[in-house]
Amino acid sequence: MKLIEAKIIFDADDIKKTQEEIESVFYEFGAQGLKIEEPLENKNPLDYYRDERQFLMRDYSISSYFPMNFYADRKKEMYRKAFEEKFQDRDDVVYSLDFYELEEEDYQNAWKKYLYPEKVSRRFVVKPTWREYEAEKDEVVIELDPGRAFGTGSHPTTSLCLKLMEDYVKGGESVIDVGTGSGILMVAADRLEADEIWGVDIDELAVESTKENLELNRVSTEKSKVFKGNLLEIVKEKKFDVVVANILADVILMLLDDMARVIKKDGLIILSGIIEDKVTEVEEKIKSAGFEILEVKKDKEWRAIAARA
Ligand SMILES: C[S@@+](CC[C@H](N)C(=O)[O-])C[C@H]1O[C@@H](n2cnc3c(N)ncnc32)[C@H](O)[C@@H]1O
Repeated sequence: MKLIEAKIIFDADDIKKTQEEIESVFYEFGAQGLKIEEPLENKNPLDYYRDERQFLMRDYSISSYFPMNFYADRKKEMYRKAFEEKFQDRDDVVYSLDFYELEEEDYQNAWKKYLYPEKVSRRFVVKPTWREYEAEKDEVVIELDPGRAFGTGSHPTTSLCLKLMEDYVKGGESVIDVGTGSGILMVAADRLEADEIWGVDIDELAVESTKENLELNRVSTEKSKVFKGNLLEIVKEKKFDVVVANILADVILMLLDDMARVIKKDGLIILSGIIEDKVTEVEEKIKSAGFEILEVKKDKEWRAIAARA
């Protein structure tokens, strides 16, 4: 199969900030394994001989990859629109977005080599399907075939969610995962003995990937359901004991009132994907939506919050 590389080449007044903004857009659409290239700051002529390509590079670039399939054109359009909305009225950023076709083999072999089972929380170990792993007592293994939708467990936003779920999900709950990506948090909910597990995602690829990963991890189809769409479209009357959502802060801010609508009395929300600059705004919104904050967990620049209805 072929893959498409979506490559943004950019220049900006504040490179670091723009880099983060571009990463956020890719990340919001479920991208993982971004390739970031930066020109050398101080060009030592010796570097020319070490790496000619890097030495000659003048621009910053960030690439993300997705499969070339039925949805590829839609995905390209989504990226074009998202970057246009982000940067069209800005004088401090210039960018170009291009798409390149690659053979998946080249890409697969390049990144598969570096993926190993990884212990991402106190109990959860995420294991790529092609590796062997013998679980220690008390460890819970989640098997994934990464590369299609976001959620391998190694991203801080996912591992923060898994850590909070491990601490707060006791078993027997109904859980909804908003922005399920690879379905990793749904599998985790199953391993924590939740009784009923729903997942929603606006991306068709994520829904497909979740279904595959639920099957791979033998999560019963009687207790799990996955839907394409957002919370408002999918959940009309039903209420849940737990809502988990690892999505960007701006999306969380939009969804919080809806979360309050679908949560049972004394239910729990676990929110991740919140960049540190946005945490105060999200905390305020959590409180005004009627929740009490129980805990804020940190990993690098990311924050995750557990709150009670
Ligand atoms: C960062 S990924 C999280 C994946 C996985 N839950 C994890 O924790 O690793 C965010 C996911 O949210 C989805 N998403 C973004 N906005 C959404 C919305 N309004 N409603 C539902 N899903 C959304 C994206 O398609 C993407 O798959």
